[in-house]
Amino acid sequence: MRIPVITLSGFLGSGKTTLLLSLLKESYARGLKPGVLMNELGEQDVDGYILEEQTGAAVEKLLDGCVCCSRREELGDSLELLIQRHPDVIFIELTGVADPDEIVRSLHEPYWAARLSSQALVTLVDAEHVLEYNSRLAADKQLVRTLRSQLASANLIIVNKSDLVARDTLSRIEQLIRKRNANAEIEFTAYSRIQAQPLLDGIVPKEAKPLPGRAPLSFKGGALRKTAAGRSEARSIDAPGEHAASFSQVDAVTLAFPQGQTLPKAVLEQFFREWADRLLRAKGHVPLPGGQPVQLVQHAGSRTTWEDSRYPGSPYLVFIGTNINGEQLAERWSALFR
Ligand SMILES: Nc1nc2c(ncn2[C@@H]2O[C@H](COP(=O)(O)OP(=O)(O)OP(=O)(O)O)[C@@H](O)[C@H]2O)c(=O)[nH]1
Repeated sequence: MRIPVITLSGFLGSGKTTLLLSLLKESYARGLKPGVLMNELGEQDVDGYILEEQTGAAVEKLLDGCVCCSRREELGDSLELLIQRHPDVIFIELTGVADPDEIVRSLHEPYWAARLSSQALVTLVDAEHVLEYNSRLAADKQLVRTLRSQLASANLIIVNKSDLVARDTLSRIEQLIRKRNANAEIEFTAYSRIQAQPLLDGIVPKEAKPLPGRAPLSFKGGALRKTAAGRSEARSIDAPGEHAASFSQVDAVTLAFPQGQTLPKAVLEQFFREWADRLLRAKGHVPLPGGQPVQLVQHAGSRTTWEDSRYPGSPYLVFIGTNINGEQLAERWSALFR
């Protein structure tokens, strides 16, 4: 039996990991054994750690690049490792700047199509920033194409962070989405809270008797592309050179803390404001002064949130932005500790 795959895409900070957490919890509640492939732009595995800590799920990680372009050749190895664990369902969380259409194309190559089936491609949209991002990111033509593809290829689009915007903004976002995708189901959510039912419908634990035929997805979205890209049955995933990069001006930089150093929250938040015109996303584990608990810091769009973390490793911050001057960033970072 082929393993259903649910792919989660959407720009940086839109709520993919938040959705994945609830889908994993729902999967366990249904007695399913999920497998997770997590792709991160930075070298540090912030989201994988959160998933493992909160759900105990075994996560296959592809770090420091995008599985749709620079890390494309490793996609096959990661899928193979996941399949060997015989999961009932596989979730793939893409980076915020990945083109999900490339992944779906790979899944339809004969070798993978015999083992895996695309259950759904879900794209999340950050309601607070999506309209602004459209103009802010316009200079990065590859990224603009990627963001359009995230909308066009989805069969479920979740407009998340609806709690942060007015109703008329949601209507404008809906119009924007409909220009790119006439058929996908659109849901408006806060904290990615959707009815998991339609997504997980028809997926049963391997030990359980299979249902008589897979129940159809109950959202209306257009079917995922069914065409197989290649003819060979051999395992193949195209080399990265055959695909344009899905972005050109976005960089992820890992900033380490000097040994034993801490940072007050206010200082880090001021640092984010200083870089506001280039910063898109930051996340990491931060030691505070005065022996307070280490904090998981999340900066998405223009908001920063903090929560206690039990992260035992060396603290760091992943800084993701456009047109970053690495030397200048490193210099400003060091200055925080002088
Ligand atoms: N106010 C508000 N915050 C949210 C909502 N959904 C997620 N967040 C917060 O936004 C931040 C980013 O959420 P994630 O789920 O990590 O987003 P992501 O798409 O996985 O982020 P990347 O993987 O880094 O691209 C976290 O601090 C979340 O708690 C929402 O609906 N409303």
